[in-house]
Amino acid sequence: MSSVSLVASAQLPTPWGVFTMTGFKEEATGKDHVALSMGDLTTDAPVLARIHSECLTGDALFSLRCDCGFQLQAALQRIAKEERGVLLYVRQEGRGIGLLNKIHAYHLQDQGADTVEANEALGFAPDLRDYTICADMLKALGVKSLRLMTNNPRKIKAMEQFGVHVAERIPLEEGRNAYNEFYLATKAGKLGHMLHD
Ligand SMILES: Nc1nc2c(ncn2[C@@H]2O[C@H](COP(=O)(O)OP(=O)(O)OP(=O)(O)O)[C@@H](O)[C@H]2O)c(=O)[nH]1
Ligand SMILES: [Zn+2]
Repeated sequence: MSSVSLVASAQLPTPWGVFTMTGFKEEATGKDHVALSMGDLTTDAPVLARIHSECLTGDALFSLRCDCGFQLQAALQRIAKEERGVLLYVRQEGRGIGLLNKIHAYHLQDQGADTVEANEALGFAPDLRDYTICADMLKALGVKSLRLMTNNPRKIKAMEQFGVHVAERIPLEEGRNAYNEFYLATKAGKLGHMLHD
């Protein structure tokens, strides 16, 4: 059984092109998730894809603490340029701990903790995300294999584990700045992200 149900689709015009927006409901939690897609995803050619975890601060509020907003925009631009691909916008704010806990974590980081230490001080694992829903959203859209835009090896492993083949990884390094330098270094050093520098 699928962990999500496909609810509705509609057009979503953006500065880079017109996407199809498909809304999903997660059965276990009632949470809503969104896919933005372009072109025919059901053919055999691997689909350019991004699995984007919600980051209200970076995606909508222009935060420079992380790289999320920059990655979101770059991924949509790349998909639009190819006129084929899919971005999953998954409501796993703060790597699954939620917005308010992320603000608690940021407070600890303001006092010197890194992102992993802050999560642990709050009693959470460094990364609580479960990618089952992502694989099920892709399957519901008819996607069989991916060219996945990510620096996170756990996303690749999870897709393969849940039956979606990753034919290629495409690095997505965007928006490095003075405020997120330490955050990116911690991702590379403690979370295994494949980042240069
Ligand atoms: N708990 C916590 N979550 C954060 C923090 N900074 C960003 N996030 C969340 O991290 C998620 C994005 O994860 P990242 O580790 O930046 O990147 P990724 O998705 O694992 O990997 P990429 O595919 O390479 O982008 C979003 O849900 C953000 O809200 C933080 O300091 N603490
Ligand atoms: Zn972010």
